[in-house]
Amino acid sequence: MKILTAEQLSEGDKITIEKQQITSEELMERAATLVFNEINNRLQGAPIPIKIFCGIGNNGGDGLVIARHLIQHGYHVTVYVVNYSDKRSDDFLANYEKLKDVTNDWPQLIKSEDNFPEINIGDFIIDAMFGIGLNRPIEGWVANLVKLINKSQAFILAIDMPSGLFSDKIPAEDAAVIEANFTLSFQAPKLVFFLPDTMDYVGDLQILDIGLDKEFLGKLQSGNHLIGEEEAVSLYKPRKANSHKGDYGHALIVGGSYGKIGSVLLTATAALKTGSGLCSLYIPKCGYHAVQTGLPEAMVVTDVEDDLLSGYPEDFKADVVCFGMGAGTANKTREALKNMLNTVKTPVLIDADGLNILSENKELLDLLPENSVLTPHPGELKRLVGEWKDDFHKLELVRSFSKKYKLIIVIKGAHTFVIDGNDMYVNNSGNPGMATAGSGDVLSGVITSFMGQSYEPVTAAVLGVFLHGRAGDIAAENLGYESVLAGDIAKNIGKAIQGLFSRKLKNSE
Ligand SMILES: NC(=O)C1=CN([C@@H]2O[C@H](COP(=O)(O)OP(=O)(O)OC[C@H]3O[C@@H](n4cnc5c(N)ncnc54)[C@H](OP(=O)(O)O)[C@@H]3O)[C@@H](O)[C@H]2O)[C@@H](O)CC1
Ligand SMILES: [K+]
Repeated sequence: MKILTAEQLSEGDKITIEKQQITSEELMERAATLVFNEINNRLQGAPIPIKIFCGIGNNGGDGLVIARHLIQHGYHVTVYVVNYSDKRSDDFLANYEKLKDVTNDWPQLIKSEDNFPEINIGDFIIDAMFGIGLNRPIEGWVANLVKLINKSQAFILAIDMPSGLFSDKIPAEDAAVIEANFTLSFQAPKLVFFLPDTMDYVGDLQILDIGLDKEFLGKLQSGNHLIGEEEAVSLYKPRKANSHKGDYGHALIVGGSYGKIGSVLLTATAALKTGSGLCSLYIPKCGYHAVQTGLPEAMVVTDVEDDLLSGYPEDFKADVVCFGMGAGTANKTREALKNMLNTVKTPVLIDADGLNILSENKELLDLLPENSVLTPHPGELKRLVGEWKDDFHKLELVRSFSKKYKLIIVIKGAHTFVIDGNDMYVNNSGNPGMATAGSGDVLSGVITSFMGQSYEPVTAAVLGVFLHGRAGDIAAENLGYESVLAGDIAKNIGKAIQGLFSRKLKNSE
């Protein structure tokens, strides 16, 4: 699904009105009715106090339409008009009039702090103050109203955007922004819904297809994509009946040091669970028995050193190599990475200490084969690209780094981002239970495996990140967030892939 900006959506709005020969009021009715249906499905007529805070633009207009439908269905609704300006939009005014047909309770006007209503913890708040038309921070008494709503601990549903949130920049630290429990947003997700700086404002998210013109949306230049199951299914290639292990790649996992052999074991397990035909490990001698016992399916080659890596088996034939988990950053290990990069000419994956070595020896970046995949967490990323001011700045830095070295960067986080030059893929699977030791080692194994199975590196990264998250979701359903271990994520990769396989089968029927 494309991630769009406020400008793109407003343009889509205009083109849709032209092409479908409808009025903007009809489009508003369509969008807001979808919101009403969602609320009605969940509340099922519950007699809770619903307080709708409407702005005076079209986001407020949506709020008025929602209010009309809720009142018609017998809900207990109070409507407030947050009168931050006298420039009421036409569709707001039209729906303000229509409200008269269904109630004698006129909306209460809020013009200053004096008009603030009481908000109780059991209220259901609908935030329809500002949507994609926000063009400056919320100030004065309106900011105080936003803060009052946030403090109330009432359930807050935001319409289209939490009020105060811009679609293309990060609000200041003390800015007034609605902290929604749930956001129902129109047509396309906005990037701020997924950034660490702003995702907490959004709460749970659902995108409503309001039927904007498909041709316009299809042609829109947006390199930003949200990756959910549908997208992952389209990337996944099921196995052929007539195939053998040689068709699914030989992955070589290079890493580990004394006390950190578990990391490579997790990576190799994940690679095999993702379908690698063969998997070998190149590790220091101290890990030999642990790996041979822990993962009998894998083959092991050891370094001359006991406790760390110092070299690379230059004549080893592998389809893909990944380097770094548990490796440490000793001088000898830096030489090992250098040897590997001087030997391997196809895309590799670098993780963990491999990334730390690269940060300290930037000249090695030039040796990385084009389209290699780096999988930093935020700390590792900072060491690679430098400090950033906010998340948009971070994405800019990573984009230019990706272009400069022709690399694919996987920024790990609550929503993992895959950046390949101008293209950006935001993952939508996973859960907080996956914030656990070794989770990244498993991810490296999944992506490496797909790279070895002849997926394009960027596809391997995008699909790998999605499946890793899905496997974590399946693990969390069974175990609870706190008890998910990295090994549980690896164990559930099969079920996650099965899910894609079944969906693909269903799509083809
Ligand atoms: N596009 C679509 O597909 C569809 C969109 N729909 C809905 O329309 C919504 C967008 O509506 P909108 O354009 O009227 O803007 P909205 O967010 O209501 O803001 C109102 C006005 O507030 C003003 N203003 C801005 N910042 C301010 C501030 N800090 N403090 C004070 N004032 C401020 C600014 O006017 P200004 O004062 O700058 O002239 C602005 O115009 C969208 O989110 C969705 O809910 C659906 O109905 C149908 C399909
Ligand atoms: K809103």
